[in-house]
Amino acid sequence: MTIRLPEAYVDRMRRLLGQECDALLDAMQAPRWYGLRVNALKTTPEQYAELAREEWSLEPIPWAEGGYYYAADERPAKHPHYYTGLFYIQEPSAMAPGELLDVEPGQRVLDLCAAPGGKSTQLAAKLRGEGVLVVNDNARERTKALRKNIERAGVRNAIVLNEEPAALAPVFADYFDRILVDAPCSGEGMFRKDEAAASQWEKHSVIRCAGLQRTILRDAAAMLAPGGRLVYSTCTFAPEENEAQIAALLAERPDLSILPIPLAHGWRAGRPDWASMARAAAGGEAVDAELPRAEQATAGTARLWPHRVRGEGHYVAVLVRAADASGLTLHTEPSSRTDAPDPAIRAAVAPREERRADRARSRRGDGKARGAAEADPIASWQTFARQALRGAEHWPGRLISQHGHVYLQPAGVPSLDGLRVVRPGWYLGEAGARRFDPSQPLAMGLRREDARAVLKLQADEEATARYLRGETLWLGPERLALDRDGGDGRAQRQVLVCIDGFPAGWGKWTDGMLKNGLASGWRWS
Ligand SMILES: C[S@@+](CC[C@H](N)C(=O)[O-])C[C@H]1O[C@@H](n2cnc3c(N)ncnc32)[C@H](O)[C@@H]1O
Repeated sequence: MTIRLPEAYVDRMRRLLGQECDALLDAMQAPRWYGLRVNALKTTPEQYAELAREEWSLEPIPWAEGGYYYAADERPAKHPHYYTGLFYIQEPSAMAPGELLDVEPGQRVLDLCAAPGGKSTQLAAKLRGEGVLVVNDNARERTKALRKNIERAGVRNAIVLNEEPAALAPVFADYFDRILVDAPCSGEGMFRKDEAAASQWEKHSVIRCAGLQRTILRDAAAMLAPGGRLVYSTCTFAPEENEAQIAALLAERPDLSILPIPLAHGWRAGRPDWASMARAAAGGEAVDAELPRAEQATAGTARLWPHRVRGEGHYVAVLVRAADASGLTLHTEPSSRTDAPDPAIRAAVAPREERRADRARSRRGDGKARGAAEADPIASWQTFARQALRGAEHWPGRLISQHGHVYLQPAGVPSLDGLRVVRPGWYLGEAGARRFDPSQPLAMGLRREDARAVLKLQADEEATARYLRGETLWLGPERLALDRDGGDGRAQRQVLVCIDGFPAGWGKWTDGMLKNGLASGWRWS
């Protein structure tokens, strides 16, 4: 199938690339590349490659830790391992920005334009559950997929927000050690992956995107701590959205500088000359005397061209902020708890199934009975955790509750009061009148050994497909692994269902019957 490329785009690429443009246009009609990234929060690339040896033809992507190419006719997103969050399907070039951000455990990290969360899950894996990950997207609808991807990946230390960067900047001023701005863009690098990108190109005009990127980048820079690192990326070729953006920011912020990206794997240098051309075309002389010098510095940024790498088109720039006397600030605040509702959650955009459960309860009129339990939802969680889990009392962070829902928020987060909060932390579950209902995100964030009662399934058996479809199962006690040291019989019947050793959800097992606890939005459809 031939992809119809917009004429104005082809003309511009011819002007910029000259003879090389033919190679680009040919590549645009060639098959695209497929990639998945193994989730280091759950397994190692080596372990997964071994587990999946029979399933996929995995070949390492040279620039991404745990990144693999797979073949076009393979369908990893249909496999039970996908449902257990063992990997994320991610376009190979899109793995580059997350690698270049150089995230280390314990840091404060922001993914500012995060939905649907491909790069967020990559950054989360690099944090190894330590530190703070704030993921944000201003499109409310898109934060649903973002939240779910974060939760499926088993991320315990993330906060999901739905805000404009300008609203975040005063709350998180100078706060983050690492910031990723994977900006909304005109998408020229994705034309062969996503046909709609080519047909919508006019709509996402370069000029409109450039204006948006300018304000997003300014706000992002205001949140970067001294000594911190900011990665800017797009999946487009237009210089106005790439080198010109970086040059404008550098001219405005002398405390920022470019960290040159080593050119390997076919990556090419950024094009300062194109930034100057774009400026000249837009209005002639530099308003800011710093601008031409800043443009020259963009030679240290990188372009990934589809005719030179095994991936789609991307642009990446790495910026560092000059360190002050104290340099990078890493925060390791002690865990604490609070029973008071966090004002942050008042503004929460609760997921649909939770809102539905709240409404159903108030219709049933069990608010009164529930009120008694809700007097201390955190105590209710703690009772559950003692009975059903191992070591939960040592998890770092701050327990917070709202309307009976309990969350674990990473330590050291400023008040989120007034912000649109999708998740104020790891969602643990809901305290009801008689018991605590553990959540699906809790199951996904556990390791098998965290649970006192586990039910074991294998990816290739029929029972697994039936569990993922939400059906009731009949399985003998030989499938259970129970910890007899603690908890009463009741807690032991609440089982963590694991597929090939990796949590997939909850269930209630009684005398050979497993009542399926897989949340509705998490089933195999
Ligand atoms: C290129 S996509 C991000 C892809 C994502 N980083 C990933 O790897 O899955 C750009 C995102 O920016 C979001 N966006 C657009 N304008 C924004 C703004 N002003 N503030 C924050 N996010 C914005 C869009 O909704 C979109 O989800």
